[in-house]
This record gives sequence, C-alpha cells and structure tokens, in this order.
Amino acid sequence: MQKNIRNFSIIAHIDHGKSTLADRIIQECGAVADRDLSAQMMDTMDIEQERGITIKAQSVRLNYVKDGQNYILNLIDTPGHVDFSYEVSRSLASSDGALLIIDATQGVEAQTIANVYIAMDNDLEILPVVNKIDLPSADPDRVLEEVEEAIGIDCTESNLISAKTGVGVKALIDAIVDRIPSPVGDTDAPTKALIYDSWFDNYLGALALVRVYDGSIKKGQMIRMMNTQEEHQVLNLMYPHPRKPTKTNVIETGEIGIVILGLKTTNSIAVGDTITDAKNPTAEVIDGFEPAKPFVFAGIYPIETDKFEDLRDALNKLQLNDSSISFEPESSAALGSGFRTGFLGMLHMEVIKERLEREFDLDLIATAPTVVYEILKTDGTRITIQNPSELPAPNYIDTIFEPYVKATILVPDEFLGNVIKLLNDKRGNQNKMDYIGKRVLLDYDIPMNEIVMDFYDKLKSTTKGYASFDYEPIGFRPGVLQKLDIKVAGEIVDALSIIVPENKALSKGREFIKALKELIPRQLFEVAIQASIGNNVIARETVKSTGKNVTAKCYGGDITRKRKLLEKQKAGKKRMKAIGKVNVPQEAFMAVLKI
Ligand SMILES: Nc1nc2c(ncn2[C@@H]2O[C@H](COP(=O)(O)OP(=O)(O)OP(=O)(O)O)[C@@H](O)[C@H]2O)c(=O)[nH]1
Repeated sequence: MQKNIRNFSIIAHIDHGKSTLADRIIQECGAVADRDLSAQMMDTMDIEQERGITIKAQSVRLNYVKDGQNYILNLIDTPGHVDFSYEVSRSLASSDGALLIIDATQGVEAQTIANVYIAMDNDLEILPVVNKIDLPSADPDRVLEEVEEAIGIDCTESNLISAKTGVGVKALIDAIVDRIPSPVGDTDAPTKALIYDSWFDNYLGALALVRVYDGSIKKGQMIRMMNTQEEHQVLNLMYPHPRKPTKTNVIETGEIGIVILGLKTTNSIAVGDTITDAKNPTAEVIDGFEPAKPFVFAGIYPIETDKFEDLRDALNKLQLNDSSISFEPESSAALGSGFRTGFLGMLHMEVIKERLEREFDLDLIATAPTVVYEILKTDGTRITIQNPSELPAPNYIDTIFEPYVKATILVPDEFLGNVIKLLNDKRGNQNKMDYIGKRVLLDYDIPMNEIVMDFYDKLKSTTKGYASFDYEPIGFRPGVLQKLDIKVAGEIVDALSIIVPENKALSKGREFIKALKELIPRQLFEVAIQASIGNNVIARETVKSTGKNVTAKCYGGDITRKRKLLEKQKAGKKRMKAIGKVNVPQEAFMAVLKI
C-alpha cells in the first residue's frame, strides 16, 4: 500500500557514518540473518571495502512493523566524497526524504552543506541525525546549533544516535515512518517510472533500477523508454537488496525495483530516462536529472599495444556500471593507441583505472589529467579540447576559456591564514566569508584546473586535516594560459603536455622537469628532460646514465641474485612505457600533480 511506503536516502559528509547506519537499519528490520551480518554491507565492491568508502549508491527494500502496521522502507545509501556527488543527486531524485547524518564530534562539514542543498532542490523532507554520540568528545548540542546556523534547518525534532552501538536507531526508524511523507502518484494512470541507476550483471544482463511514479510495471509487460523510443518486454522484476534481491511480479506506484529486460548492453537503459507502457504511454517524461558531466580527462593506454581492443571492451563493460565515464579513441605519438577518458574527479579516475586493471586484468598507463578548455579561434570559431596537445598554435588562438568552480571550504579559524594563502596561490577569488562558531565558511571561485588535481591534499596538510571542502562547476571564464611541452631525449612527449597560466609557466616548467628527473630511472645513456613553450626551451634537467647493465654487477656464479634482479626489473617494466628508447614509468605521467 502506497501510504505505507517510505523512500529515503542517507546523506552526509564523508566518514560521518552513512554506511554504518545503513547496516544498522537493515539489521533492525531483520533483512539479514544475524549470522550473515558483516560490516559495510552496502559497500559491495572490493574497492569500497578496502578503502572504506562508498563509491556507488546502493538501494535496499526493507520491511518494518510499527504500531501493528507493515511498512516498506526503501533505503538508499549514498557516497560522501565530492567526486561522487552525482550519485547523490540521482538518489535524491528518487527519494521523498533524506536522513542528514552529522558526526557528533566533527559537526557540519563542506559536503554536509552541499548535500543538503541538493536535498532542498528536490523538496525533500530532511531529518537531522547526529551520529557517534557514543564517543567521549561528542557534542550534539553544538552540532545541532551549527546545523541551524549554517544550513537553516529547524532542529527541534532531531535524532541522536550511535550507528555503532545501535543507540537511538529504532527511534530513528520510527521517525522515518512518522515524518517522511509517503509517495504520491496515481495507481490508475499509465506506467511512469524513472531509471535512477543501471548496471550490468553477467547472468541477467543489463539491469535498470527504477522508481515508479504512476501506475505499475508488471512482469511480461511491453514497456517503452521515452527518450530512445525503444520497446522491450519485462522479463523479470526484483526488489533490491545488497545480498539477496527478491523476485516480484509487479512494482507498484511509489515503489522502487529492478527491471530485467534481458539486454546484452545497457545502451538502451539510460539513467534519467522515463519508462512507460508501450501501448498506453504517459504524456510526459519525468523531469529527472542532468546526465553526469566528466570534469577530468586523461588518456588511458594499454602497456602492451595489442591490448587496445581488450581495453575498449573493458571500458564498454565498466560504463554499464558507471554511466558517468566517457571515452573515445585517441592516439598519442608517445603512447600509441588508447582512449581519452572522462572522469568526475581524481578519486574517480583512480578508482576506474584500478577497476580496469583488476576486473579486466589489464596493465595501463594513465596520462597527465586535464580539465576541458574552450578555445575561441581567430577565425571566430569555438572548439573544446580535452587534451592539451590539441591546443591550436598561438597565432590561431583569440582567447582560451577555462572551467571554474565554486568552492566551499570550512576551516577552524586558527588555519584561516594558511587556507587563504593556498587559495590565492590557486588563483581563487573570494565571494564570501562567514563564521560558524569557531570555524570559518569560505566561498571562492577558483579555476577547476587548480583544484581537481591535488588541492584536497594540500588543503588537508595545511590545516592538519581539519578543513573540509566541496565544489561545483560554474562555467567557463577567460584565462591567460599557454601550453607547456615536455621533451624527453629530444622528443616532445605529447602525453605530458599541460596548459598553465602564462605567469606561472617558468616556475611550473622547472618544477615539472625536476619531478620528472626523480621519476625517470637511469638508462644506459644520458637523458635530457626539457620544458618548452613553443620553440623556446625554458628549463632543462639531465638523468645521468647508469653507464652499465645492472646485471653486470652480479658477475660470477651468483645466479639467484642475478635472476632476482632481472625479475625485479621485469616487474618494474610492467608499469613502464617505452618512449623512443627511454622507459618512462606511470608515476612520471602523474608528476604534474606534484607541481
Ligand atoms: N564510535 C563510532 N564510530 C562510528 C559510528 N558510526 C560510524 N562510525 C565509524 O566511522 C567511520 C566511517 O563510517 P562509514 O559508515 O564508513 O561512513 P560513511 O559516511 O558511510 O563514509 P563514506 O561512505 O565513505 O562517505 C567508520 O570507521 C565507522 O566504524 C558511531 O556511531 N560511533
């Protein structure tokens, strides 16, 4: 029954305890036998378990009894890291309410604020929940004050819990039932459902996770995807559960469920599309959400050149699981054939590269990451480039536009000076500065290029880990920029070119080749590393030669030692790419992040 359904997401800053709370709620609802309980049940990917972070939003359908009535709770656990905020927006687009979790020892952080705004945009009922009250340093009153002050949410009705010990969790579930509205929707209207996630299952094929807004989806029904106009028959339906999804014959108005169409590719299943009945279609599509836009681009190349098609296949499969990546073939003079791949941020890039290598057994090189630039050419045309090596020659360029973000930073006031210095260094412009208790909330516009790479690490180290940070793109602005090329042994390595502010070109060039010098191993000959702007070499370093074969040291009979050394060399080579005669390791391509 529709009035007994509650659809809600859990949102929070990273590490404030979403996944732990999700586990607790699942346990409280008895959806997993106690002997099958394990920590972080909703984080099903190996990488999520190892890194202790949520990457993909996960849904689960639960049953709960309150005052003799049966309720269905559809819970969506969302990721906290800024790279994955797209997952948050689509989870919230299919919810009626959100639990806003705040760590009782930390208080409001940058992503707390960012995620609340997404929830407010979706008109959701927001329940403030203070977590980790079991910790001695917990200060729930101060935290609630901060929520009221920084976000303007009324906290008179809030829940204090410990997701770890379970204190307050039952009361919280009761509050979910009492305060989150049941879904509205017309059961008699034609089918209208939003696809809010999709992924690929080796046995079942492409799957769509949907929220039904009107009517229902039935097994055997012919449905139509309203964007692509494709029609398919529903083979099976399931309710989501991280371990054991259960089969059903129908997904009713207000419910969420998994639709199985027996498709071998997910091309037909576009996240954000509306599903309707093929014979009796609804008039309007659901105003879903924007498709994810990659911010960071890098070339991904197989180390063994004959693995290009394997890489294409792997990217296709991964895209079914993560619609936010984009890729197209590119070739590099230095690296051969690969794919220019778009990511939501650096963490996303790391995760995707790791998944490609692990799940598809590939050895890959990723080139220096870059943002997208827009170029107004002297002939009046505009182009967009995802690779610095595509930048036209200076005499064809009128203006280069670079993407900017609005950055939100929360920092204890004792570190304010350090943070402002860092932001100035990163070409930031201050919009606003507010005090929340003893902390300062900063609002800055900054070139995206300056912050997507290593800003977070620098921010953390300059504030002893106390600052938190979130950003959202705000469009393109003109910049005074130019391309910096790197030559290794006299050859330009296109995969190492970067775009830099003109007034920083010299210092960046020097730092870059210094970093490269440390990373490119000694070869049998001397290797010159040069930074150049156009035809002008602006800095130079030399990697001295080893002068001899490394194994030559192991003269005589020490065969095992010799073999070990050779094996070590071979393993080292796996992550190297031969550029001309020079072996360049993966780290060198990431050296740009260090400058
Ligand atoms: N003491 C205490 N620790 C908790 C509590 N809830 C969560 N934690 C711990 O806090 C850490 C982060 O918890 P997670 O549940 O992974 O946090 P998250 O918000 O899901 O993190 P992301 O998904 O990466 O954004 C873990 O080490 C948990 O064990 C609590 O109530 N008390």
